[in-house]
Amino acid sequence: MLSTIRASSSSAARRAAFTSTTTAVAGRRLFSNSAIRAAAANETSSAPVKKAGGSSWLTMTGLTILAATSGYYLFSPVDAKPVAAKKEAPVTVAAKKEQAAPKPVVKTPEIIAAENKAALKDTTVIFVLGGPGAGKGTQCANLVRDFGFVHLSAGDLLREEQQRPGSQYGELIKTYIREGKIVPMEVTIALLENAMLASGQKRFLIDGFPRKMDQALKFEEQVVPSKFTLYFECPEEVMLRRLMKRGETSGRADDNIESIKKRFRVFTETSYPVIEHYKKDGKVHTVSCVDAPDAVYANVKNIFTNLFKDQK
Ligand SMILES: Nc1ncnc2c1ncn2[C@@H]1O[C@H](COP(=O)(O)OP(=O)(O)OP(=O)(O)O)[C@@H](O)[C@H]1O
Ligand SMILES: O=c1ccn([C@@H]2O[C@H](COP(=O)(O)O)[C@@H](O)[C@H]2O)c(=O)[nH]1
Repeated sequence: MLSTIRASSSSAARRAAFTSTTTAVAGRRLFSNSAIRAAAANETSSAPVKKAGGSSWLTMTGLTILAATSGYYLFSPVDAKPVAAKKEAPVTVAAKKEQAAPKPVVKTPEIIAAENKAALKDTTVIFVLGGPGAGKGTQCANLVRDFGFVHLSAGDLLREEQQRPGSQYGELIKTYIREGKIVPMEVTIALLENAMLASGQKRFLIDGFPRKMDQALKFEEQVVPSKFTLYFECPEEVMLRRLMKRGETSGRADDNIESIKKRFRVFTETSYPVIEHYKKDGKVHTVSCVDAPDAVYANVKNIFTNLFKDQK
């Protein structure tokens, strides 16, 4: 039941979840190159990127089938002579067997999306937000231990996808992370959705996501609405100290002063409005992250005990 997926951890659970996640991403092609390129080009825009495989895909497929099946009538010259009917070849046993065999069902992106949504219908999602280095991952590990949540760090999933041999988004993710920029949401949402499906579990802490308003809206529409947001409040100077210390051993490409400054700016300008949005809806539990980890967790535990006391 307990499960966590963190870059710093090398547990078997994490590896298993990572493998199934990346396999699923590679296999299902939930996002298209053109959508990612469009999203990357529009990175600063809040306009939602047109989803690959929408109605235009269906239209194109329909047109292709129509053209393939009725091509003779569509494209034959109007004055073509009628062709003599060919003599039917005898039907072999093998051909009969093939005809009787069930045909594979071709799933459109719409069908796959609907199936995924149905599979995740009754899940509990809690967004865990806060500035870089506030201590989100540290506290999530406690919640996994005590409340049986699955912890999915969007940053960790992106770093894993970046390192996955053959990933076509590796270079893009690497650049975005180093610059502290927000990776196009199609990539992140697909990674999160696949990890949720692969876990087979029903309660998730989604750590470090959504970082932008359009991501929040898209995730809640495409995957599942969030139950609430746990917001870890922490002053920049405290986060800076923690990140610089972590950078001594983390090996993270963004735990350095240049990247940290950019991450702080993106958090204030782009990610904090997401927290404000949910605050307006009364869906935020705020916890100060300044004190020692155990003291912070005492407050977090209180909130979760009250909310989930009947369903541990
Ligand atoms: N309450 C705390 N007091 C002191 N140090 C802390 C506290 N919480 C976390 N830390 C340390 O600060 C660093 C950042 O913590 P953590 O990785 O949990 O933050 P995060 O919010 O998940 O970071 P990021 O946004 O970069 O993923 C870690 O080295 C962690 O050990
Ligand atoms: O939803 C997300 C989450 C993360 N990123 C990118 O990853 C880094 C690191 O994230 P952490 O949460 O600190 O691990 C972040 O600065 C972004 O570049 C993202 O794009 N989208």
